Amino acid sequence: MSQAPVITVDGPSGAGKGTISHLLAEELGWHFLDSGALYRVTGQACLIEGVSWDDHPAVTRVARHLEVTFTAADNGEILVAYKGRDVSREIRTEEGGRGASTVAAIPSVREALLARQREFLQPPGLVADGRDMGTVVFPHAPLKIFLTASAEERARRRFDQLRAKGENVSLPRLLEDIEERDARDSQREVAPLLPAEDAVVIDSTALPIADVFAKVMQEVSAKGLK
Ligand SMILES: Nc1ncnc2c1ncn2[C@@H]1O[C@H](COP(=O)(O)OP(=O)(O)OP(=O)(O)O)[C@@H](O)[C@H]1O
Ligand SMILES: Nc1ccn([C@@H]2O[C@H](COP(=O)(O)O)[C@@H](O)[C@H]2O)c(=O)n1
Repeated sequence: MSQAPVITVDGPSGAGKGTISHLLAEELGWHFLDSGALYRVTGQACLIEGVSWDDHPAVTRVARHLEVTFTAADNGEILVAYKGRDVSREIRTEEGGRGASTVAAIPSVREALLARQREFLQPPGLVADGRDMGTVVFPHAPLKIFLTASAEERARRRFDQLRAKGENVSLPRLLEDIEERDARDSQREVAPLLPAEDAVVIDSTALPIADVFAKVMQEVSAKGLK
């Protein structure tokens, strides 16, 4: 594995991992891994290929041969394509999240995506966003952040985010989805959602993004990573 440093940012859905990881990667000039996108594309690829999320051997084959590309658009958004087809919008829906957490509970799918995630670790460094970045994928990371917030606050954030995109969503339904996904992610047998023993836990329920980022940067400085 590369000697480049990695900072892991794990936590439940809507805790602000993507937001903080992007800011951090930009501040440090490091690469960024959105590991959730790999699980989301796997779920979406199954829909495209007509593979049921319950057919574990077939889902594993899809994950092993996943033809996925990430391209930065002019507006800074990351475009995600499966076999050259833009799936950026579909993978970000609540159904995309459900598919991702369903296929992510299959141990052989996680195994199939492990090496691919580690390939993102290149100089000068990597910020890795996910659920098991600090526990499984990069257990030797010098800094591990576990970002959390109450389920109600996370559902509210998701509600505002989806409404801003023009989607017609219901807050109680989003809360139900988030609680279901938390339960599935935390109770699965392999790589359950848990803070690593040496993770710094930050509860962002009552903290604005700027304050969360400032706390993370304090940890980065304390570890001599900047
Ligand atoms: N501390 C915060 N206070 C208020 N809103 C926040 C905070 N952090 C993130 N948000 C907002 O919450 C929404 C979800 O954030 P984000 O996508 O970063 O979460 P996530 O943990 O990466 O979720 P997922 O794992 O589902 O991708 C975004 O609209 C983001 O702007
Ligand atoms: N390291 C990871 C990352 C994600 N997952 C699963 O994918 C779902 C979607 O992830 P997002 O970060 O894009 O919301 C998530 O609910 C997990 O089930 C994972 O298992 N491991």
